[in-house]
Amino acid sequence: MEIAAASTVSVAPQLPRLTNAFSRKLGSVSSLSFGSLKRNYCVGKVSASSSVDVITADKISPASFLDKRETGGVLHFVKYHGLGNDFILVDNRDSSEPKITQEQAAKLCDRNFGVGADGVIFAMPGVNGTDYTMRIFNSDGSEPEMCGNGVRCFARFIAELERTCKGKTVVLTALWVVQVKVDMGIPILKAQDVPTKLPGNKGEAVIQAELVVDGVSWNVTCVSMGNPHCITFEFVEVLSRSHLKMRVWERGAGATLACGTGACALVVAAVLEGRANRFRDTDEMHGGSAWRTIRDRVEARRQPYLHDWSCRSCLLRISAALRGPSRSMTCRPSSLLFFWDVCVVV
Ligand SMILES: N[C@@H](CCC[C@H](N)C(=O)O)C(=O)O
Repeated sequence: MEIAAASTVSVAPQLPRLTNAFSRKLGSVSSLSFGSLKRNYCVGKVSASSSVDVITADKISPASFLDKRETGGVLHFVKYHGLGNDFILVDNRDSSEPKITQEQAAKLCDRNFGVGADGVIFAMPGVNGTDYTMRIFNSDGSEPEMCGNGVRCFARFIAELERTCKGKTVVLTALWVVQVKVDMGIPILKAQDVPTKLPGNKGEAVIQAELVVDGVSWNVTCVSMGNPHCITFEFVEVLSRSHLKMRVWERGAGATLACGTGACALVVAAVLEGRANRFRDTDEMHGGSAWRTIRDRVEARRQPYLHDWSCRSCLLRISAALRGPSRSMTCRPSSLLFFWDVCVVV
């Protein structure tokens, strides 16, 4: 079997239009920064014994798979991941309706009967002056408002589509690696805007509030990074005031290997609860790639509930994020930044 950086899958020829379809304004792609772009091209050929031959970029055009266009009920897609939070990316720039339905997305995301992913992301035409918009369906087909790792993969995908990436070609492993940094905007704390039905207990914010579920009492802080998060430190390991580890259970996707908005929300909660410092040192912004070994990733997938990882990068701008009055996605000096490597799985 040959595996390339993109694949095709048959879909029903005529797709029903979504009734709740609307474009999500992301801010123009120019508001997304591409930090130290590094391209590692290769394509794996997997034989029956699963050995992998690496073909360098000199022998295959990295963008060639993106030249394919849908014909006759075939959907072309690319698989990207950020820290193991994986997505099926679809070039949907020629239509304001997603090329597949939410039900089809759920089938594609099935790890045994489909391609397998935490969600499907569509690169859509821009609206209201933006260059592009992104829509995403979770692996259960529901549609969230925002996705941190998804936005990073989306930015990388757009860069590939537009062929704007310039970088050195290095063959490393069966992955393309690039660091993509996104501006996550200002956290939303006002209870009704998160939204949560829990009443504000620190002004309008819900911080260390009691939440009773099935008779069990939890201590929670509610933070929105565009999508809502409920943080309880029963699921978080505070290694130091600058280093947290978390487990995540995502609405619509279950246990995932990483969650960008979740990591940012965690840091906000940790600072608000007095468990982590506000950081000012931006030098560290370029530090730290969260590489997992293949074995680690396989192990994490086997025991998804046991995995945890650091969200150190998110910690660095938290002081500014909490001080800033603006909620604009593009207000970088007072916003939270989330970055790490994004990989294209081949
Ligand atoms: N993993 C994402 C979040 C995806 C959306 C989430 N499942 C939801 O329903 O809000 C991230 O990296 O932020």
